[in-house]
Amino acid sequence: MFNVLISDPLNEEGIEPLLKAKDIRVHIETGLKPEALQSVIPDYHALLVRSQTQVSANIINAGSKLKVIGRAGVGVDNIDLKAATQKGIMVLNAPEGNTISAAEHTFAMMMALSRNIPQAYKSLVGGEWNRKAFQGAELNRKVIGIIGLGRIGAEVAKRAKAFNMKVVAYDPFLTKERAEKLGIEKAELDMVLAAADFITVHTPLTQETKHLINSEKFNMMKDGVRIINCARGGIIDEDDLYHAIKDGKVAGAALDVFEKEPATGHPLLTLPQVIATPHLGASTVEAQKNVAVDVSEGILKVLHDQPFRNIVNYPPIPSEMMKKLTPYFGLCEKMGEMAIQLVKEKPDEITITYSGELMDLETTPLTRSILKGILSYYLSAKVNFINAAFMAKEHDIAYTVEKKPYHQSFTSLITLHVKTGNHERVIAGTLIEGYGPRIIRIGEYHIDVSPEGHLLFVHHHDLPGLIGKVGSILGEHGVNIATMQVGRKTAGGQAIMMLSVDKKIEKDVMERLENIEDIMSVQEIDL
Ligand SMILES: NC(=O)C1=CN([C@@H]2O[C@H](COP(=O)(O)OP(=O)(O)OC[C@H]3O[C@@H](n4cnc5c(N)ncnc54)[C@H](O)[C@@H]3O)[C@@H](O)[C@H]2O)C=CC1
Ligand SMILES: O=C(O)CCC(=O)C(=O)O
Repeated sequence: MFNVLISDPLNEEGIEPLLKAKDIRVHIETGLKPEALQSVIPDYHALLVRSQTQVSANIINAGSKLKVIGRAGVGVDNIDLKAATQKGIMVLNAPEGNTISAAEHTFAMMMALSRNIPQAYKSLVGGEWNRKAFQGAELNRKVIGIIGLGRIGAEVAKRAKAFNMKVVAYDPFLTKERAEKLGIEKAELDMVLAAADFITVHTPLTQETKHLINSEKFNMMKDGVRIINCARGGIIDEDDLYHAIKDGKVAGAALDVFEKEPATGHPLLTLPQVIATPHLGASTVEAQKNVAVDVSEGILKVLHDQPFRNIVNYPPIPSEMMKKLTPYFGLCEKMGEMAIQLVKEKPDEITITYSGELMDLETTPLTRSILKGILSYYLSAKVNFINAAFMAKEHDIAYTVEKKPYHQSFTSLITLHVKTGNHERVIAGTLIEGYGPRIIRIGEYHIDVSPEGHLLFVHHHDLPGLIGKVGSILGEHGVNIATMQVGRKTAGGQAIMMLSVDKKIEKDVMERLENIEDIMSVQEIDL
């Protein structure tokens, strides 16, 4: 049974997937104070929020059972992502469900701003019939500058084109092809700012976008420009915006979001040129249902160990790519586990080389699986693919990834090189059709071993009778040998044996094996 806490108001129909699941107990309690949330969170496996609940590091660290935090919406700035990543807690969002609502709200705000609708309404209900004070401006043939052309920015662009506006956009990830396809112009930020009559921002709030629009940028704009922010408070410097309006540079601003919310009593709200809504971009029946369904389904999948998408604290991998990677996960984790048992001390440096068909794939998930295999051996703290990279860094384990175009004998090959203060080990593995994961090399020795169960790795001199001695000792202690692989560099030189045995080998048996003359080392590997 999994316990899920919903701590912000969510669309009831949208959370049905959770309510209907037989092994999920849902508790809805909104408006919890931070201390109260911190004291109840240890009981929960999943936390589902909208934007009100501040999921701080304290709350995350108190969530001893917490596996996933779901955000019904796009922005995750109310969740301490770093703390969640460090603890290996997945953060999921629902980025698509409210795109149209946010784009429509942006458009509604731009139109209301250009025609002074809120101001005129206020005046009329206040008993005035003032037609002179509220002359507006058309959108037709005006230039709209869009900063951030992701999901919402692109939908705003489409609507602006329908209004016969010229669309100029800045987004470092916007390609020329995509701009052409949308029928818009791609330009650098300063050029967009200089050209636009209306400027609307649609980026996330990041270190880079914080105060992206400030007094220096206002100075680059046309006189009488109008500003819209339905993305995140803080992208526009609010003090600088206040002064730019007061100075007459900016004709008006439409704001749905503020640096500090609720923004009641904000100085910008005292200006007649400013219209505002209390963060309503996603507040439609449709959007709220969509995001609640998406995030509820995501949480169910995480709890049921099924493939899921929209993980915020993990690089996005397209599902087609994921299908190609999935068969390698087991091999990678086992390679990590094997390597750490062979070196038996903290690695200082790890080098992973992907070759053959893996060369062109996004191998981050495989690297994380290898790191997980290595780190789990020594670290009692939970290591998973969310926090594996962080954990490696925290323990001063440097890792590098290399790609090589092909390997003459295998369609794909993963080579793992682990370096410690005293040892260096290289193991290589592949997937063989019909046989699954195989370890095909340890150091300079070529072998063919399935990475599973109890393995015994013996390094010895290549002399007659040695295999028999090992077999006899194991037999005397009732240890059955399932498979055996031998490898050598030159006849009579050094050699290895890799045995897979049916049970764990006792310490005294290991000692007897180690004492055989001409055996340099014996290592047990449990996979
Ligand atoms: N007011 C509301 O209720 C809502 C607000 N939002 C907010 O709207 C914003 C956009 O959301 P989506 O379009 O879904 O996100 P998205 O991730 O699809 O698009 C964001 C775009 O911003 C671009 N970007 C990032 N840094 C940039 C920079 N320095 N300069 C220019 N472009 C940059 C990215 O390349 C990306 O294309 C987010 O902040 C989100 O939280 C989203 C939904 C509702
Ligand atoms: O949950 C909400 O209403 C806010 C939506 C939002 O800002 C987002 O999805 O980023």
